[in-house]
Amino acid sequence: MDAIKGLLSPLTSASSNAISDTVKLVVIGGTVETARRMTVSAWNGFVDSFFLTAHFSQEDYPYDWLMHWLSKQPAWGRSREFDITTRSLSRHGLTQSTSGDLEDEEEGTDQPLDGRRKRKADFAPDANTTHTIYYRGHWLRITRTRRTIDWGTCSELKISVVARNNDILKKLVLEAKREYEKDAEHRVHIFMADTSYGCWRWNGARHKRPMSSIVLEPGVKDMILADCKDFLCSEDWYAERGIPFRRGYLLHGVPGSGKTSLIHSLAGELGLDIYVVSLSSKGMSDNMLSTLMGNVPSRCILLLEDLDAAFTRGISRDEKSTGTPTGSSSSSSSSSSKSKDSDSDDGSTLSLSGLLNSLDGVAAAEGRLLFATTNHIERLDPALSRPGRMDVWVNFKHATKWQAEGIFKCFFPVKNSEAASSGSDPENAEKLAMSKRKRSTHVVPLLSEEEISELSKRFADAIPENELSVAALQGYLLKNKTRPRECVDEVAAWVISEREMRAKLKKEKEEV
Ligand SMILES: Nc1ncnc2c1ncn2[C@@H]1O[C@H](COP(=O)(O)OP(=O)(O)OP(=O)(O)O)[C@@H](O)[C@H]1O
Repeated sequence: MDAIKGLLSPLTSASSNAISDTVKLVVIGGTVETARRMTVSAWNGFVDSFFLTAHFSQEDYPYDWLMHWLSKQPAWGRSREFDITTRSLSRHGLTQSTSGDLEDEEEGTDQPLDGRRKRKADFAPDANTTHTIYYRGHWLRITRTRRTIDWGTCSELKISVVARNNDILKKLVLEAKREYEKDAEHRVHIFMADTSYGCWRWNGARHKRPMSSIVLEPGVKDMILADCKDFLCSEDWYAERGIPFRRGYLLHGVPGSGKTSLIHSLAGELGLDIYVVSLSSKGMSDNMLSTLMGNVPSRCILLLEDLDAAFTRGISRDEKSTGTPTGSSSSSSSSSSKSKDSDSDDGSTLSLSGLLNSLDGVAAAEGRLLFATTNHIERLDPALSRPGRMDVWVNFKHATKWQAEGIFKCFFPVKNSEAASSGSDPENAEKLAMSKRKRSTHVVPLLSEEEISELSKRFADAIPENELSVAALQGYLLKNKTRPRECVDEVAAWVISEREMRAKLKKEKEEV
């Protein structure tokens, strides 16, 4: 018996040792884990009680300001995990590159090279990484996260800082806003209505188009610009009289006469974004339009393009609506039946009363400039174009001789103006002109002011009054952008060929 005990004793002492070791491990592990959890919760408690945290959603402007500001911070650019893209996916795309370009920077990015446009790659720190940036005596902890929403993913910025109050965050947002606006000074942001989700989608930022490049009859541009400026600073005036603070402009006339170009140019001049909605787009309905209108910011240009297309394609005419026309009922009722047929095709159930309610109902944003364009004003319902909805009407016609002369001058640089921009030294002027011409892919001969003036007059003489669109003249000048003299010599022949082509197209259309 003793012999058996002797044999088993090492085993029992070994198993009791193993059990006690296991218990020790469990106790130590549990203690460590509890300590870890306590530390984390203490840290979270510390963060909650001492850190101020602000959240910025991609759907709103402050996110763009901060992304733009961050893109200029070296710490943000030093991230070790990147998203690299050649596509500007959102508004902040304009300046988001953080650590340079894949191409040689000295050659300049986004410039055409041998006819090819160089692609610019943006480096954005990967989502879910936290960066610490020193700002005005405070350490900011910045995290970019992504969350899933109805129509895809949406980024969010979280900024935490140890501070007594939120002054530092206010300063940061203001500084970011100022810098963003300074950089965006030369661009106009375009947003398009997304009728699948009832939201606005950023569609790109375009360089501002100078007003001087739009050639309209004297006084027209100045009148519209002055009217817009006057409206934008008259909020109190409208409020005192109880008039809704909105203004509508109806630009109508022939295609290619500068309606859209003028709106883009005005947006640049007034520093406003453009929100474009096509009423005839698939899925457009009264509710959808009302939602979209409710989400338009107060200071912007709302552009309803090709208003007449909505009447012939998508819009349904509601007999009970206040806008039912009386005089033009025959043409409108035929378009009504046509449109009702098309409703079932493209899912568009927008009614005239729905459109009118969206334009001046409670959801319609105050302080917005509404621009509507149409090539067929006769198809518009009088209720839609009445004052209060469309306050200013501008008729865009075919090009006049005055416009032909103006557009010619816009195309060809004047030697003297180059000299003026480089001071009085003619050598410098020539160098500047040479470098400008080198940068361009084509060589434009520099002519004197007198010669340009004489050529533009001869060009205008050869253009028939009110027959061709400015877009057609621009097309001809584009083809001859390096041959100002030959362009004038050949313009009469071009006019004849244009007439022949249009007659042929008309005949073909009639035959069909
Ligand atoms: N008055 C103008 N001044 C300068 N450029 C013009 C003018 N009219 C047309 N153009 C040029 O013609 C092209 C077409 O112009 P735009 O799109 O503004 O015309 P539109 O009247 O809006 O045409 P549509 O009714 O077909 O939409 C643009 O490239 C623009 O530069």
